[in-house]
Amino acid sequence: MSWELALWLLALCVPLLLVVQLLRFLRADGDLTLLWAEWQGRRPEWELTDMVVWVTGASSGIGEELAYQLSKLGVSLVLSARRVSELERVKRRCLENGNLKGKDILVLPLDLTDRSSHEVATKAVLQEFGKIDILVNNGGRSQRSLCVDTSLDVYKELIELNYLGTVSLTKCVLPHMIERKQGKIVTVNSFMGFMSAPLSSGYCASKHALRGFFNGLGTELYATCPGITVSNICPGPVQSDIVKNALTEEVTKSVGSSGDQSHKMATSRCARLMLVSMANDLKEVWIAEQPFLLMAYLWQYMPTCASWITSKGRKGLRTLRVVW
Ligand SMILES: NC(=O)c1ccc[n+]([C@@H]2O[C@H](COP(=O)([O-])OP(=O)(O)OC[C@H]3O[C@@H](n4cnc5c(N)ncnc54)[C@H](O)[C@@H]3O)[C@@H](O)[C@H]2O)c1
Repeated sequence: MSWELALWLLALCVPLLLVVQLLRFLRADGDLTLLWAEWQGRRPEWELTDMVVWVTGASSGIGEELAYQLSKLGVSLVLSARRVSELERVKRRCLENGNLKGKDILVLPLDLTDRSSHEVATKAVLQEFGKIDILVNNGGRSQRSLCVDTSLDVYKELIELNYLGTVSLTKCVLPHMIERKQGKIVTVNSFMGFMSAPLSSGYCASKHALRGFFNGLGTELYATCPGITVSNICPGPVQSDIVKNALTEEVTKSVGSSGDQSHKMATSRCARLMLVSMANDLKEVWIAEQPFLLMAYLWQYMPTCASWITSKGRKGLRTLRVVW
């Protein structure tokens, strides 16, 4: 083959490859590190077996689905949330569909806002299984109300639950992980932890605070106890009860219905990508379908432009009540 022809072929291939990569990126449902880890990295089926995993908010949505997928990996599971009957239901389904026996799953009722109970709950897990390998801080609530209409109590509740409750439980588990010099602290944050949307000012504040806290903790542990990894999982819209349970103008009022969820990512896909993240100790992952993932990149690189697109008039605001 002549040099000229080789050069022509190269000139043709490079743009073609770029177009293929662009198309792959446009179809992507996770950030590039996460997708690379899914393709080439360690598999959850090899890495997570025999671990003790404590999942908060395990009674519905992402936490529930994560419990089902974990139960197929042969881990020991601790299921926490407030409603025992729902947790028992999740336990039964884990036993029906997974590889676990009854003794491998502990149902441990826990209210994240009742911080005085967190130490006792941690001791109960250690008594049952002797160790905690992974803490999945998943429990939380969202918000759908304009700032101007929202009582300060709602802001307090969101910080108490999403931020302080999570920090409190983590602080109870941390000494045990430090003693063992290993562990994974996985926190289900949100796109709202690094970008923002209307009707969610209190939720965004609580998730931004969480991200700051866990990034700070992660750097401390990296220096002093590198066997413990800290991960922020940031999903975009995912099918769950999050909108139904979201707080509105008053603490006593929630949205009450989920609305159409067809545009949101399937809960099972989100949970799978979370497992990939855990198996590969990724520090922060973004999980969402398009166009939400593109918006996340836009918020990083063109925040003014992204902010303008996110808040496009009153009609947009009403739609966003159930979009995120
Ligand atoms: N679904 C989404 O679109 C989405 C997007 C980004 C982040 N998230 C985050 O994912 C996590 C799980 O939410 P989800 O989408 O599965 O919603 P969900 O409402 O289906 O599940 C929330 C879970 O948290 C529990 N919980 C609520 N208050 C609690 C309390 N005081 N104490 C203990 N547990 C409590 C609930 O019982 C439930 O088990 C949340 O932290 C949420 O912020 C969800």
